[in-house]
Amino acid sequence: MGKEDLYTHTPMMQQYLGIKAQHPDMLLFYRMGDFYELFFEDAEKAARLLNITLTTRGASAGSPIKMAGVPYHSAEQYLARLLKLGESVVIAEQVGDPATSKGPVDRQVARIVTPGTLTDSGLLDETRDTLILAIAPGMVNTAPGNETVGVAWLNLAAGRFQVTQVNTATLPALLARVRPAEVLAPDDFAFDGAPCAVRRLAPWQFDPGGAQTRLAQQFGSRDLAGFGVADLPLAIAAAGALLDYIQTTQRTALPHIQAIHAERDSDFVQLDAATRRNLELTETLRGEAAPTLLSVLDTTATGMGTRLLRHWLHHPLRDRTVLTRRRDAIGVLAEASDAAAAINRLLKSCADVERISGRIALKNARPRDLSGLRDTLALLPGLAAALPDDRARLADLQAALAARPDLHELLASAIQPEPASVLREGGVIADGYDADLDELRALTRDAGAFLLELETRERARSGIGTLKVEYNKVHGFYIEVSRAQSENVPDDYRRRQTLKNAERYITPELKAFEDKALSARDRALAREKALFDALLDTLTPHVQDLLAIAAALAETDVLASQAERAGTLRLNPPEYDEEPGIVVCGGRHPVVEAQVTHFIANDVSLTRSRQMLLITGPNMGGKSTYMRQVALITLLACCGLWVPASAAKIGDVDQIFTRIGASDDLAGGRSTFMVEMTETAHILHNASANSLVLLDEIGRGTSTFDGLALAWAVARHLVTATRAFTLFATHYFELTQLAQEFRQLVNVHLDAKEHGADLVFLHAVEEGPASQSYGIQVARLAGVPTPVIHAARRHLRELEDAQLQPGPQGDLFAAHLPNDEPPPHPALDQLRELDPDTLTPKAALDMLYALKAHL
Ligand SMILES: Nc1ncnc2c1ncn2[C@@H]1O[C@H](COP(=O)(O)OP(=O)(O)OP(=O)(O)O)[C@@H](O)[C@H]1O
Repeated sequence: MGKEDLYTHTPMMQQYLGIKAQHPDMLLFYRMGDFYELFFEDAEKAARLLNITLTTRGASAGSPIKMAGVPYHSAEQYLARLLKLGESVVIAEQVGDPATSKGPVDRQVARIVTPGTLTDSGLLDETRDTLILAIAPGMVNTAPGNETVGVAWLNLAAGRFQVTQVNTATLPALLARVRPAEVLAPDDFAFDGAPCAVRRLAPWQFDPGGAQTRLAQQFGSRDLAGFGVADLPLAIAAAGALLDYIQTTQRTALPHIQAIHAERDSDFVQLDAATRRNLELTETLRGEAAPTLLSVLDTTATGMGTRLLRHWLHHPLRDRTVLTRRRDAIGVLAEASDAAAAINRLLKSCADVERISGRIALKNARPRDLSGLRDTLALLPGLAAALPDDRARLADLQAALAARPDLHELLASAIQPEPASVLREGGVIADGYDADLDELRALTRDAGAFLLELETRERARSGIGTLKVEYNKVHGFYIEVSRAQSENVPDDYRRRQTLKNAERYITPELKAFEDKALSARDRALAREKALFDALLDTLTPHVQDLLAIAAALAETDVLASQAERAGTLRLNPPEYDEEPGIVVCGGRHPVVEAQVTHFIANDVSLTRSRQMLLITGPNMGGKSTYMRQVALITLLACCGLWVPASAAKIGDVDQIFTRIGASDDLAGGRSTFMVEMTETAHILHNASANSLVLLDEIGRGTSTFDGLALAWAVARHLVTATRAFTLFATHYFELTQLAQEFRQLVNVHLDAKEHGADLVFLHAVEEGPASQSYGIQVARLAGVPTPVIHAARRHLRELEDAQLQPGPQGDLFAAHLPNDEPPPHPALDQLRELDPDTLTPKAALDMLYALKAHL
């Protein structure tokens, strides 16, 4: 809107439009009395999203103004809904005094709430971290899809700031791992996989030069040399843009953000987005919170514990030292089950110290944050004493939970035992903390006694027995006398108000008292506010210590809860092996186990000499369950957690891949088969000999022979080239013959038994290929009509007879699949025969030329 247009608006609308112009892509909540009002397009959008009434009002610039409003006192619930929908909201409050202002009351932006920068307890989900992430693209002119991008993400509530650089191809995997609530990206950068609202910023905001300075300034350091990010210029650019955005929206210092950590992919067992989803770690495929691995394992007592456990499950590690310490700590606590139970009980009374600390740093802590912190600090000595000393991880936690008597005493003396929930009304600062406040409070408290005494005195003086001294909000204090008695009031009574049957008066003495009492109340409230702010200032330098306590509380919570789970769910400590491989005895699927009456445990052995298991068996036989349980046991071991197995030995695993189930990506314009092949391609390109790969029914999305041929080629490639540890479930019996060709490929199967008309699934994994598929029996169980079943049986017999003519089942496959592997390259033969130890440098060089000549 141009300037000329602006002047045609009313002064209030000019003010509104002035603020709105600075935040064009956020909703503006514009405070008017007891409401936040939204205007124009904002009003239409809010009416649609919140289902509130859209009205029009007067006119500005010649046309009616669309508006919608939400009551000020219930604004939080509307904010929560808007943020969930990915909207950001700018809140403009009245800062001037309506009584004295000429023109519209002065208004200013008081806060900006965005999905990724929330810190309010009322708006945050206590069970998951709220993160904001920024992406800085790399140089232009690099091949599309193969560009390096810088990524930074921040947990504002905890002050944790992380960065990394990744290839654009792995960006979706990173986004699936971090799960930000809001993403910042330059407006000219296209990317996939954002699970949330994306806010577009101008590309210059990602300038690396400015970022260096801004970050160093924030951390109070000369440069960023100490943070190990020197080789990550794009990550720094992303971090700079992110910090700038936070500073703009928070409008306050960020003293708890003091460092930045570079993350390296090699620290983690990598999971791509599809694998994370397929394994239903923290969300079911339908997007529900249960039943999932997290829902089965989470008996933590605090939100901090749940959040940490969720984080661990999404960040399996490769550092065996960390894993061993976690695993062993769970062991010590499982032995001391009474201690673990006592710790869980104590933790149940703990407040969310992490988020409270963040709010102290951001100066938006509420009174009950501080009383909660005080009560939690009081519990620390008991918690530390309850922790068994293992001279390892638990000892560290014990030390980290060291009492802070200084902070506890400060809070105990400053905050009322049960403070009011909001500071506005007072009743927060404890009596005896501040002499001025005590005096002001005494003045208001003593008012009752004084008024009674005044009433008695005035009754005696005037001789009017029914005279009353009273107070109301509008008129303040007054003496009320009935109309009939009003003739007899003393001369110094001044009339304040006339009612139908009574007169109300004020006296100089009562007026003086009123001034004192009312101003005492206002002054007491102002004093409380000042004291509370000062208290936050005093606590701010301790925020880092408090965050360390919060981290220790969270980990203690997770470890103690896992000790309990170990007993209840019959979990056992995994063993970490130097040799690559996955060997599990009596493994179970923790989520399926909770849903069936009797779960059959199964072993698995994947080693260098037994690298791929080809799993056959009837539908419903348990193939998917078996494969998933192997992945979950491996993942849990890589989180340092105990596993649902009687024993498990896990070697170093760099990545877990799954290609399970069929899902259309209609929105992305890809068919079921296309999704299947894209995921397969991704696995074949990225898996290594240390990866765990689960493939379920590869090739079933296309015609039988195409599917079979593809499955055959994928299996061979995985065995010979990738050499990943692979579980390969298939209904193509022809594939079972691969075991004759490759020693390291082994057939296993699940079985079913027919009992009369019934089909009983045995769910036990046995060596060797399956003998029957029972597809038609399963269809009958599923309720397919009998005539259809009979027809299918007949047709099956015909097909089998036809196949038997030229030879056994396997020959069908061989007949249609000529071995189309290219003949070995002559350079390979030459290389095979070569003994490098006997070569002179000259001969080696000649050989290199000779080899190259073959290309
Ligand atoms: N080890 C087990 N013990 C007990 N019940 C099991 C076990 N494994 C699987 N089940 C039960 O069998 C059901 C089917 O298992 P699953 O989905 O793994 O079969 P499937 O062989 O993959 O079937 P399909 O080939 O049709 O996909 C599970 O939902 C579960 O109820």
